[in-house]
Amino acid sequence: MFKVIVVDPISEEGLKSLTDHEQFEVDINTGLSESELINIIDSYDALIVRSQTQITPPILDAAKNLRVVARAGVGVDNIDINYATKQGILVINAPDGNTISATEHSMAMILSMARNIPEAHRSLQDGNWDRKKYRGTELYKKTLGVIGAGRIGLGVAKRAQSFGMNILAFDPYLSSDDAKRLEITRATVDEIAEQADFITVHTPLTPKTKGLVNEDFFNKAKPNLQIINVARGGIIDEDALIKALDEGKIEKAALDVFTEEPANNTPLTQHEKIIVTPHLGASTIEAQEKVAVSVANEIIDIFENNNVLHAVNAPQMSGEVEEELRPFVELSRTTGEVGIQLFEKGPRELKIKYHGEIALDDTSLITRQLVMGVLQQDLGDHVNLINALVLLNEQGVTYQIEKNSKKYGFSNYIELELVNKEHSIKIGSTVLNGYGPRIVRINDYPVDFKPEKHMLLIHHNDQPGIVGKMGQILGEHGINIASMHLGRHSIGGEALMVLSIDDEASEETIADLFAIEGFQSINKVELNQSL
Ligand SMILES: NC(=O)C1=CN([C@@H]2O[C@H](COP(=O)(O)OP(=O)(O)OC[C@H]3O[C@@H](n4cnc5c(N)ncnc54)[C@H](O)[C@@H]3O)[C@@H](O)[C@H]2O)C=CC1
Ligand SMILES: O=C(O)C(=O)COP(=O)(O)O
Repeated sequence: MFKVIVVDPISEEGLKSLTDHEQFEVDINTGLSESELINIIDSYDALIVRSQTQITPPILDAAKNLRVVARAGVGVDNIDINYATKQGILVINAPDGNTISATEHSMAMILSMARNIPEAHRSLQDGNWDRKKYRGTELYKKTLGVIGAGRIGLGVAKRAQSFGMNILAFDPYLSSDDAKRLEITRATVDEIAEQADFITVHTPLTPKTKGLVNEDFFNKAKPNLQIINVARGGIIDEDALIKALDEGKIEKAALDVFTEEPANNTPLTQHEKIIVTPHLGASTIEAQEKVAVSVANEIIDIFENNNVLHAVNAPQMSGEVEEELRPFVELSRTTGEVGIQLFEKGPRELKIKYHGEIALDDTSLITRQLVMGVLQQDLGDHVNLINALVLLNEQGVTYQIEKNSKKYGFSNYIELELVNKEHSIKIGSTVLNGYGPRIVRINDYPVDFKPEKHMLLIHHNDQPGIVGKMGQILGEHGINIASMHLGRHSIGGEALMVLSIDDEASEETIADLFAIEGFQSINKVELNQSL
């Protein structure tokens, strides 16, 4: 049984797949303070939020069993993603459930602002009939600047085009082909500031977008500019906005979102040139149902099938992809496990190479598995696919990836090199058609073995009789040899022997083996599981 807690108001209808599921118990407990949530969070496996509840490090620290934080909406700025990642907690969102609602709300804000609807409504209710004061502006043939041309930004652009508006857009990911197809002109932030009559922002709130629209921007703006923010408070610098309105540098603003929420009786909510709504962009029956259905179904899929569709802090994973990559996934973790056990001191750098067909795939999952294999030796089960790269960084270990689709003797080849100041070690592995995963290289030795649970890697001189002596000692210690592989550079030179044994070799056994003349070093390698 998995326990899920819902801490913000979410459509209960939309959560039905989860609440009706026999494997899940769902508690709806909204409006909790941080300390109240800290007191109860450790018994939950998944947490569902909207934008109200801040998911802070102390909450995540207390969440000993939490595997998933699900955001029933788009923006995840109320969740400390870096901290969740470090803790190995998956964060997912519902990226398209509220797109239409937020788009329509943006249009409602633009139209309300252009035609003074809230002010005229209030005035009429106060008993006035003032037609002159509330004269508005047409959208037709005006220029709309869209900052952030993603789902909502492009939705607004499309609707504005139907009003006859020209669209300028700034988004680093908007390609010229897409812009052409959508009849949108790509522009810089400065060009938008200088040319737009209306501006709407639709980026996430990030360190880069915080204050993207600022005093400098307003200094370049046209005096008739009307600007809206249905994305996140802070993308438009709030103090600069008030100053620009007060100094007549721009005409009006419409805000659905604020740096501090709830925003009650603030200079922004009371300003005569600003119309406001209390973060209503996603507040429709339809959007709330869609985001709830999305997170409910995804939570079930994660716990039942390990499928992750809308990961915020992990590579996308699905049973299908994993099935396709399964041999590589297991091989790469094992390669990491073997590598770190052969490397006596801590590595400072990992050099990962993908050659052949595998280089053409998205290898992010495989890289994380390799890193998990390396780290799990010291950090144990705390390491998972979510936090592997962060924990590697915390250990002060850098990594680099090289990809080359040219074959390297095998149709696919993965190489892990562990490096520190004193030395380095290379482990090469592959998946052989029909034979499965193999380790095929250790440093400069060509080898060919299937990694098994208990192994010994022995550097020795290539000399007659050595194998017999070794077999005898292992036999005396009651250890059966499952398989043996030899790799050598030249006859009579240095050689590497890889033994798979049925039981773990004790320190005593290794000491006895080491006494054999010609044995130079013995590394015991213990895997979490055989391949
Ligand atoms: N008021 C409300 O109730 C709602 C607000 N939102 C907010 O709207 C934002 C946008 O939502 P979607 O369009 O669904 O997200 P999206 O991910 O589809 O689009 C965001 C776009 O912003 C662009 N972007 C990122 N950094 C940028 C930068 N520095 N400069 C210019 N563009 C940049 C991205 O390339 C992307 O195309 C969300 O992050 C959320 O904060 C979303 C839904 C409802
Ligand atoms: O999805 C988003 O980013 C939103 O801002 C919607 O927020 P909400 O779920 O209505 O608190």
